[in-house]
Amino acid sequence: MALETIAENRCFDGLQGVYRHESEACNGPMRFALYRPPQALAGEACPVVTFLSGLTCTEENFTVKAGAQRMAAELGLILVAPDTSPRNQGIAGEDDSYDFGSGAGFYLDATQAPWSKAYRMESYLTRELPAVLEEYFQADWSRQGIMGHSMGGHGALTLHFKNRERWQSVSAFAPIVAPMQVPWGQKAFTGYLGDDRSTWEAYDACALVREKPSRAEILIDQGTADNFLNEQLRPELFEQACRDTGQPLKLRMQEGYDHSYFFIASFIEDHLRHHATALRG
Ligand SMILES: N[C@@H](CCC(=O)N[C@@H](CSC=O)C(=O)NCC(=O)O)C(=O)O
Repeated sequence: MALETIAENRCFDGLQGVYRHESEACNGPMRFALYRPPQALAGEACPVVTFLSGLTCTEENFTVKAGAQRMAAELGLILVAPDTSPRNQGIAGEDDSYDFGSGAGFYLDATQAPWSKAYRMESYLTRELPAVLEEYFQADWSRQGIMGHSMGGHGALTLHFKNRERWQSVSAFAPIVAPMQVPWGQKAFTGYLGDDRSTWEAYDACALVREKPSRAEILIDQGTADNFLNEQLRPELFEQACRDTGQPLKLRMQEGYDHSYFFIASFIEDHLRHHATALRG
């Protein structure tokens, strides 16, 4: 599969790139950002951490706002930041709302027409993107972690539970943990998966942890001044599910922090250290 380089910039003696390739799962071109630390440029097989962004984001938000590269360079971590949905599918309503359609792929495989022709982010992230990455970049693909923010936190948790051999470490900033019980998730799942709620459970972190907890300790940071905390995020539901099933969880309520990338930038170092420690070879 061909890979097109959109941009490459030197950053903390590593290289921040943005790339594009054709995606069958997403029915068109997809972009991703990838940071290679100096160790990787020198030929070392470095571990890889994927960051999944939230509603309205592209591969750019994390790359330019989180300030992750300095610590990734120090720790020798490769960072991958995919886009959050397919783009330009010509589906009616695709660009009409911030929480459904473009920029809101919810890291699942849609089963409902017309979305099912392209909105297949789970297949994209578990099959197609890994094949592209492994073809074009040197890394230690046996050591990988996943993290994300909000909708991306939901993606990181659910993809970890369903692919724990691939992504051995996991963390999240202000994740949607119980999409079946909150308006963002209910809207997305109805549109992408249909009315049969039994099909939703495969994409609900609370349901997945109750089905089979993982051995990894999950790090979650959540701001107490986050506007979405009580209606959309509800970390207490995941905390209870983890307690009930013995899932190791470090949930940190961060006083006064909101939902923004200023919050992410404030704690990204802890998250990268969490992954580096868990993935140490
Ligand atoms: N109504 C707002 C909501 C968009 C928003 O807050 N997006 C967050 C993620 S929310 C959960 O997935 C985000 O990361 N925004 C991008 C950023 O750079 O801050 C709106 O439409 O703005």
